[in-house]
Amino acid sequence: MATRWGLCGAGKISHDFSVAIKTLPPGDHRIAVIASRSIDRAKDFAQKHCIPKAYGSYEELANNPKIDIVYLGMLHTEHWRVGMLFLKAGKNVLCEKPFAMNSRKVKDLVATAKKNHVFLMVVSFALRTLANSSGNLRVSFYNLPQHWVEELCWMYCLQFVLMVFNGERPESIQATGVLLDSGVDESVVVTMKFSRKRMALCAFSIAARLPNDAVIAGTKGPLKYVLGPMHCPTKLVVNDKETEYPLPEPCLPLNFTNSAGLRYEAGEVRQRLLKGLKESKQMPLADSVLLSEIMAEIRKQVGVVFNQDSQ
Ligand SMILES: NC(=O)C1=CN([C@@H]2O[C@H](COP(=O)(O)OP(=O)(O)OC[C@H]3O[C@@H](n4cnc5c(N)ncnc54)[C@H](OP(=O)(O)O)[C@@H]3O)[C@@H](O)[C@H]2O)C=CC1
Ligand SMILES: O=C1OC[C@@H](O)[C@@H](O)[C@@H]1O
Repeated sequence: MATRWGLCGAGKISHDFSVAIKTLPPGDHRIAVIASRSIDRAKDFAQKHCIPKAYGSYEELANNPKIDIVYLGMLHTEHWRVGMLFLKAGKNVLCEKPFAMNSRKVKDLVATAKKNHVFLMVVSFALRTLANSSGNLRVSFYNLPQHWVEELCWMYCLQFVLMVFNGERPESIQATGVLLDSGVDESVVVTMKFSRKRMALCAFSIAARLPNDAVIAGTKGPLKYVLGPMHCPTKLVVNDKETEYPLPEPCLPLNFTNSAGLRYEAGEVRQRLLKGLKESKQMPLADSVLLSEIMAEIRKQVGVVFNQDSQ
């Protein structure tokens, strides 16, 4: 039986997620509902994406018993509030990144999912096996180009670091940054030290035009590259050999680069739900909590404060 999805928020990423799901076998996934704060937007979205049901509120979706999983595609400032609505309603949830605006709210979501015995996962990508071919891993470099920092897109680099270091908590985190007058981080450089003399270096900037690669270097030499865009890669270079992982053609134009790759998250969710499991093996909840704690430490060191920190 197909996994029945409810999409929450009729915005750009929900559009792309809907298109990505359509690249999967129709017998495995079906989008049953789109819920928006506006019934007109929901109906427009439903018509464009051939979704049978449109709701003018998130609550209607939360009350629909015939949904297997809800995809939270709303603005990240709403992930915690709306996520709690669905988790308390007993719904399984796949949440867009970032999980929530700070660590406390991430931990709220995780605790509520466990209390209600429902599945919870944040969107991510997985390249765990890549690191194991690097010999004794020593250093990894990550950088993101401009304009993503304000959407907590640094998390892509940090998510990658946790994958490469298998969810290990760093022994130390050193962050240096410069802020805009608005308090938004303009550029941040982070070094993290892990066990066995291993290091990670990350650079994010909305001022400097950085490449968007991730590099893994081990004692056995040649660098392993995740060729940019590293947050949605389709090419890896391992031992100087480039391998491409082409994405299927989307049925509609996409808003974001390679977001047909969101199909992999949907596939991971289905596999986990079919086994009755409550979290992803590729992006475990413990990693999501650790990621939020690392981001909190970086924000503290560079002086970035969100309104949600005092709510
Ligand atoms: N994984 C990835 O590659 C990407 C992830 N993202 C993430 O997806 C999320 C949404 O981004 P994107 O689709 O670009 O944003 P959009 O502005 O296109 O859509 C956000 C949607 O959130 C809903 N919403 C709920 N509350 C509010 C509010 N107070 N103000 C504004 N919108 C609200 C609206 O849906 P409605 O009114 O219909 O209810 C709106 O359409 C973000 O968290 C972003 O980080 C974005 C791009 C790529
Ligand atoms: O998560 C994201 O992916 C990369 C960019 O598209 C950014 O705007 C978005 O939030």
